[in-house]
Amino acid sequence: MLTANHLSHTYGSGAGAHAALADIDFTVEQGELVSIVGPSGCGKTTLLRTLSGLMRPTGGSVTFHGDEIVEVPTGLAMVFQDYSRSLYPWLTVEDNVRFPLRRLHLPKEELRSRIDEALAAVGLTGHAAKYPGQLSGGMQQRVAIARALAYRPEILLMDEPFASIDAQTREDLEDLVLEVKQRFSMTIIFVTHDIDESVYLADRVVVLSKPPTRVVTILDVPLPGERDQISTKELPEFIRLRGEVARLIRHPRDAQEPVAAAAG
Ligand SMILES: Nc1ncnc2c1ncn2[C@@H]1O[C@H](COP(=O)(O)OP(=O)(O)OP(=O)(O)O)[C@@H](O)[C@H]1O
Repeated sequence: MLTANHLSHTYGSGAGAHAALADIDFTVEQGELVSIVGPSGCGKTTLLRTLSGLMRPTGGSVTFHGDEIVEVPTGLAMVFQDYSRSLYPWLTVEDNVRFPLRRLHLPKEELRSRIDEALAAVGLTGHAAKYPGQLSGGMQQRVAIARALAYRPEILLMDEPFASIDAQTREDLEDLVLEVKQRFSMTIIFVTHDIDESVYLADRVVVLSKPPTRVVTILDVPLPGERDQISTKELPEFIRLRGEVARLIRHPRDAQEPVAAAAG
């Protein structure tokens, strides 16, 4: 569905050039949740921006259904870490969710039902008329998720969306992501620096090296589809995977196999 082909990106040029991404190859298939982890500053945000079409890579390409991405495709939505900057503070919750839907020119009734359904899915039905400033951080990030859901993207890109949210709310939001993935058969790319989160949410984990960044390996996550914050994290397989991701981030040369270029 979405493929990075020899994707590279260098900021600046000459003596001041910084090779953020060296050579990235992977494919995300329909209905998968792929998490992306790596050491701090390895270029996760740069990767997500190039995958989304927000930024053109300096080398290689990204294809979506086989077509090269040159701008943000209609079927793609993003949720950013900084919810306070991604929501419009002067619009109500409902109007924030409505805003990107203008692009779709939907009939009035469908617009209404999409907004209602998205707000219900994130548990914010009773808060539609409030403004972002009247909500907690976790609730604001729910609004950003509702906005993406109402848009019904084919693929959702999430850039460390829960990094600045307290641990308990974060777990609730992780479960919300799993629930909406299931319910809307959504394809999701989830960037995080949290190893537990990367394993808990994913069908596959892409582990990146430090810059110039490459894919160290792509791990399958053979955990049960139904996940639970306590029992899933107690499973020996979860503990093994968590350890493996942590080791590969620290010691990328321990990767068992050469980088897998395609989906598992
Ligand atoms: N606009 C820019 N100009 C120059 N260098 C940049 C620019 N944006 C990012 N970089 C550099 O590219 C590298 C990768 O940055 P990026 O933000 O993509 O990493 P990250 O993995 O998301 O970081 P973090 O782990 O801190 O969230 C960093 O060294 C950063 O300083």
